[in-house]
Amino acid sequence: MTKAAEIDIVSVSKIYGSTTAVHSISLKIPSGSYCCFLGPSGCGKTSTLRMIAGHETISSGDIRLGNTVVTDLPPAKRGTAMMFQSYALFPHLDLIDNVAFSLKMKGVEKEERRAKALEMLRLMQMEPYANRRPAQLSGGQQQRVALARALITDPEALLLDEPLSALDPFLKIRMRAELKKLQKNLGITFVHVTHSQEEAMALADIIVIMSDGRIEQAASPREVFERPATAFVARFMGDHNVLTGRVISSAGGVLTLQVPEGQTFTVAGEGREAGSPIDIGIRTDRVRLCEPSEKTLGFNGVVSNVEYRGASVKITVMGAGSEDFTVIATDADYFEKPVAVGDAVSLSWGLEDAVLLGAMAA
Ligand SMILES: Nc1ncnc2c1ncn2[C@@H]1O[C@H](COP(=O)(O)OP(=O)(O)OP(=O)(O)O)[C@@H](O)[C@H]1O
Repeated sequence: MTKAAEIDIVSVSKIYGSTTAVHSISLKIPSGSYCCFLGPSGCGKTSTLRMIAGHETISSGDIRLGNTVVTDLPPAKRGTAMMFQSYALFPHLDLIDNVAFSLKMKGVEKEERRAKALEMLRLMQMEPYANRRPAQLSGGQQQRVALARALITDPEALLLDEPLSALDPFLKIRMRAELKKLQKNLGITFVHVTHSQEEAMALADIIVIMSDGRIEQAASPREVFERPATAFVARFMGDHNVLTGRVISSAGGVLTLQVPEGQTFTVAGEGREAGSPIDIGIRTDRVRLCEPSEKTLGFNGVVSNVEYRGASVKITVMGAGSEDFTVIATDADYFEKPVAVGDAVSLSWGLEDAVLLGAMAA
């Protein structure tokens, strides 16, 4: 079970009546990778997954799996398998019959399908429970059975719709590690839909961030974190502050911009005309608090909130047109020079800690 397929999504749209849920998206998911679709509710993640699976028709565009165009193929003929959020196990069947179900539908002999089901249950460490029914299992165990049932067809790609959402927080983290290990061991392509930034960062080789039926960015977790492509990504991932301003000048690969309240900033970038609007993202963990008199790359503001988090402290600052500019300080840095609500502070960061957001981001 080592075959893996590249998934090529070419100008795919999904239209339900008058709602366009997916707007002509294109994406290549490399074979054998772990891909997470991430985005707020209603952004089109599930519709995209269901179109890959064949559970939803494609309004326009094509999907290729390996060398095969699967656009018009039924789910069972695509080489994909889907694991549903609710696991969709049959309550009246034992685990062997649950797992063997799709082989039964294909007309595989009883002995052969039961042997294969047992093998899949063994892979998921569920063989000792083979004769139980789903209701006699914990949530994590049910999930393993659902995985065994999806994997029994030897898919080239496994599609997972919010697979961890039914689990409690502790189990979620454990099953997350198991999913990743399973994907690496099997070597097949996994496509996983989630609401959780943390889950996507922990699991994915490639994160696809969607908003309003479009792909905002598709990149490795590190690239998404270090170079968010758009203001939406920077805000949604939560590790960056977004400041909006206007370009004053551009010289030598450095843009100078002005934000509301008259303060100026610089950011690496070029090709923007004076006067054009601009968004920049500044990493929350790279902003330092300093004396208001220091000459800094940053701005002056007033502390509006301080939250202690143990290893770090979250400080919220108002200024430069932002009501909630976030600074994440290590506990050591913070307690060396604590600040309180109402204090005037000066914020500073390095040129490399600010990224240009939007279509012009290099
Ligand atoms: N069967 C349908 N009929 C009409 N509209 C639909 C249908 N399914 C989804 N939509 C709409 O399409 C859009 C995208 O839905 P989709 O389920 O793909 O989003 P999602 O990102 O997976 O959301 P969630 O995280 O809440 O599951 C939404 O506006 C939704 O209301």
